[in-house]
Amino acid sequence: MNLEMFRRDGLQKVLKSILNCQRTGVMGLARGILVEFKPSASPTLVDPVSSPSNNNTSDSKKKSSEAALILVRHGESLWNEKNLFTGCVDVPLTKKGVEEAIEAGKRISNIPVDMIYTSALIRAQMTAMLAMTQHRRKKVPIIMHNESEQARSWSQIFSEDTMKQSIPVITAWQLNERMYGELQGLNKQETADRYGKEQVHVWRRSYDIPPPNGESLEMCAERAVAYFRDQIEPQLQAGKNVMIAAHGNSLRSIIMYLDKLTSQEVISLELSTGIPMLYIFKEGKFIRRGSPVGPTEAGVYAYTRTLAQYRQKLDEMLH
Ligand SMILES: O=C(O)[C@H](O)COP(=O)(O)O
Repeated sequence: MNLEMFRRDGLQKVLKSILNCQRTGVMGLARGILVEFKPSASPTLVDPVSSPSNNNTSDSKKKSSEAALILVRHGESLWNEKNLFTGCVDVPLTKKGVEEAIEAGKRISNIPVDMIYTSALIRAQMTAMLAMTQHRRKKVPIIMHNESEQARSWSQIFSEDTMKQSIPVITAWQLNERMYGELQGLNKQETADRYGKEQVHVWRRSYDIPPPNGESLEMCAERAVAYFRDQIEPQLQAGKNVMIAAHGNSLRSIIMYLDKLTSQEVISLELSTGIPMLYIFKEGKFIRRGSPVGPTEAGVYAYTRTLAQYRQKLDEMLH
């Protein structure tokens, strides 16, 4: 097997020819340097530390009894700082937003993360990457590129060990902030002066009334919650610990689903930038274990036994 074969036949074909040569022991070589990706799914990574029961291969197939779900709104963005309606405009974090993302990482540094989902917008992706610089497990978050066959094949990783030290990051437009239509780029105060405070409050915080040519929270929920249910919840059911870095409204709609809030209750839900929230997914149910109201270590996470065991294994592994 040589580089020419890779160039000519592409990785998948070469891998298949290797896997068919089991008797020659090439299989061992294959396992050593190649990790086959299934185009539809992200690579499955199981962190031997993340689920205490996963201390041997036979256990690694067992679904763990619970999984952690971390939600975090992006840190302050440059347009948050200017008090502009942002929506789906793709602006980066401010220096303060960077600091908030790093602080968020400190708060989740002892909580297992096997997969990360972000929106397609840079402020959410920056928040996730910066937060993970603080994680004690020191795994490397890697943005998966599945937008084309070439993107997939050119971003492949050829080492199983390296894969085990990585966390797949899946970006999804469905997790984007609600599209604020003709308000995007307008100053929130000027908009209130122009259209009236009450009208702006209706556009910002009603459930089913969209801003001019924009999305209502209900419309945002239709895409964000559908994506959560179809793509993220199955990973939690498989025992994967997940972090979602997204936006004020796309996360409000997901929390409405998790906490079974009514359209009236969700109106008063506000999320601070860069404050992580923790849920435990257990037996098909979501239990909130921390609130953005109490941004202190104790206030945000009431540890479960599994999380305490994970932290203990981290302590052992790192000392
Ligand atoms: O998109 C924006 O302007 C903010 O991220 C959220 O705005 P809102 O708090 O007014 O919904």
